[in-house]
Amino acid sequence: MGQEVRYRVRGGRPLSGTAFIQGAKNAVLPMIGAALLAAKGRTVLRNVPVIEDVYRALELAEHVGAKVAFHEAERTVVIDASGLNDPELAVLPAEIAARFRGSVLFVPALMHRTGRARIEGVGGCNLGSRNLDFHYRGFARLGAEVTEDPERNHINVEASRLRGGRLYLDTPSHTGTENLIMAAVLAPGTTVIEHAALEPEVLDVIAFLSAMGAKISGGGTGLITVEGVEELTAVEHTIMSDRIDAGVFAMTVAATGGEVSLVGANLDHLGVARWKLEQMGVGFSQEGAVLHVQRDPSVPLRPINAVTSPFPGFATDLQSPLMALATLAEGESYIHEAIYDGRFALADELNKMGAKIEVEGTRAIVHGSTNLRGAEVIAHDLRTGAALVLAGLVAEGETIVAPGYLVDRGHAQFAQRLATLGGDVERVTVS
Ligand SMILES: CC(=O)N[C@H]1[C@@H](OP(=O)(O)OP(=O)(O)OC[C@H]2O[C@@H](n3ccc(=O)[nH]c3=O)[C@H](O)[C@@H]2O)O[C@H](CO)[C@@H](O)[C@@H]1O
Ligand SMILES: C=C(OP(=O)(O)O)C(=O)O
Repeated sequence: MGQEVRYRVRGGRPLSGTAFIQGAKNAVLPMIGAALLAAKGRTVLRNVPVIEDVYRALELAEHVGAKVAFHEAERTVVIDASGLNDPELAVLPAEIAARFRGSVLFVPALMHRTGRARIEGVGGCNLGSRNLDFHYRGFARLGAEVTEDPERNHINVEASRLRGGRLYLDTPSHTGTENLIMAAVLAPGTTVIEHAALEPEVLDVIAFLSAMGAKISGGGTGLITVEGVEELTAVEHTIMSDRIDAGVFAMTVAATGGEVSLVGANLDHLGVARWKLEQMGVGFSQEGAVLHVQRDPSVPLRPINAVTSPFPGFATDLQSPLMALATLAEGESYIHEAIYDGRFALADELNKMGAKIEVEGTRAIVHGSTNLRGAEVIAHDLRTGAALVLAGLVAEGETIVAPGYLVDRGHAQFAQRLATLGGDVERVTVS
C-alpha cells in the first residue's frame, strides 16, 4: 500500500503574525502551457507555487518534449520548449493529465507546435459536471478537427491550419478563455472572443503572452481581440499572487480571531469576498503589498448570504472555506453555488464535526453558531480540504483531514505557513 498524506489539526489558538501568499495556481498552469508556444529560448517563471499541480504540469511539459527545471528554493521554473516538435509525443496521457485540470491548457501549444494533440484525460477537482465543450468547439471554429474516440475515451485534435475566427463563450469560462486566446495567438488573422472571463489570472496570462509578442486587446472587458503573429519569444515573468490562497488565509483568521499580515495579497483581487467578510466582522487594510486582516474574537461573527459567480463575483473556490466559517456565525447563512452543480461535499464533513448544514441542490443553509468538535474527515477536493483544516483550527480536540494530496494540489506549505501563525497543524505521512 502507498503512503497517504494527512493534515492533523488541533483547535483553539488564535492566529497572529505574517504569512506569505503563494503565486497563483490558476495563473502558473496556463503560463506553463503558454511557455510551450515559444520555439526558441528559455522561459523563466518566478514566484511559482510549490504545489502538486505545478509538478504535474512540469511532468506533462517534459512528456511532450520540453526541458524543464524547477528551482524550488527560488520558486523559479525554467522551460526550454525548443525540442517540442514531435507529433508522436503530442499526447496528454491519463496518468498525468487526469490528475489536474490545467492539463487541458497544453492543447494550444501542441496544436501549434506539432499540428495535433491527443487528450487521454483531464482531471481537476470533482465538483459535478465540468465540461470542455467551449474549448473543443472553439478549437474547431479556428480550423482544428476535433474527434472523439469513445471506445478509449480519448479526444483527437488535428490542427495543421489554424486561422482566426469569431468565438463566443456561453459562460465566461476561465480556462476556456485562456485556451482560446492561446489557440489564437499564432493563428493567422483576427480572432474575437465574446463573453470572455475577467479573472485577474486571465489578465496575468494575457500580460505574459503579450510580453512574448502576442497581440491581444480587450483583456478585462469581456470582448477580447487577438491578431495572430508568426512567432512568440521566451520571456521572464513573475506570477501574480494567489487570491484564493489569500482568501483561505483571511477566512482562517476570521475563524480563529487574531491579526495577521498577508504578504503579497491584493484586496482588489478578492472581489465580492472582501465585502462579505467585512459584513461578517472581518477588518482589512492594504498597505502596499501587504494585506492586514483582523478579527476580534470577543465579537461574534455575523451570518452571511453569498452566491458564487465569475469575477468580480464571489469566487466559487472560496465557497468551501466560507461555508466552514459560516458555521461559526450567529444565525442562518445562505450559500448558493451557481458555478458547479456538485460543490457541497463539504457539508457532510462539517456536519460530522457538529455543524448544522442543510443542502438542497445547489443551495445550502448553515445554522450557526455551532461548537465544532474534532473528527476524521474527508477532503473530497482541494478547497474542501483547506476548509476542513480551517474548521479543525477552531474545533475542540483533534481533526484529521485526508487525503492531504488534494490540499497539496493547490496550497504550498499549508501546514508550515499556518503553524508560523501559531496554528496547531501538521502535515503527516502515513503508510
Ligand atoms: C485551473 C483553473 O483555472 N481552474 C479554475 C477554473 O476552472 P475552469 O476553467 O475549469 O472553470 P470554468 O470557468 O471553465 O467553468 C465554469 C462553469 O462553466 C462550465 N463549462 C466550462 C467550460 C466548458 O467548456 N463548458 C462548460 O459548460 C463548467 O462546467 C462550470 O460549470 O475556473 C473555475 C471557476 O472560477 C475555478 O473553480 C477553477 O479553480
Ligand atoms: C476547482 C479548483 O481547481 P481545478 O480547476 O484545478 O480543479 C480549485 O482551485 O478550487
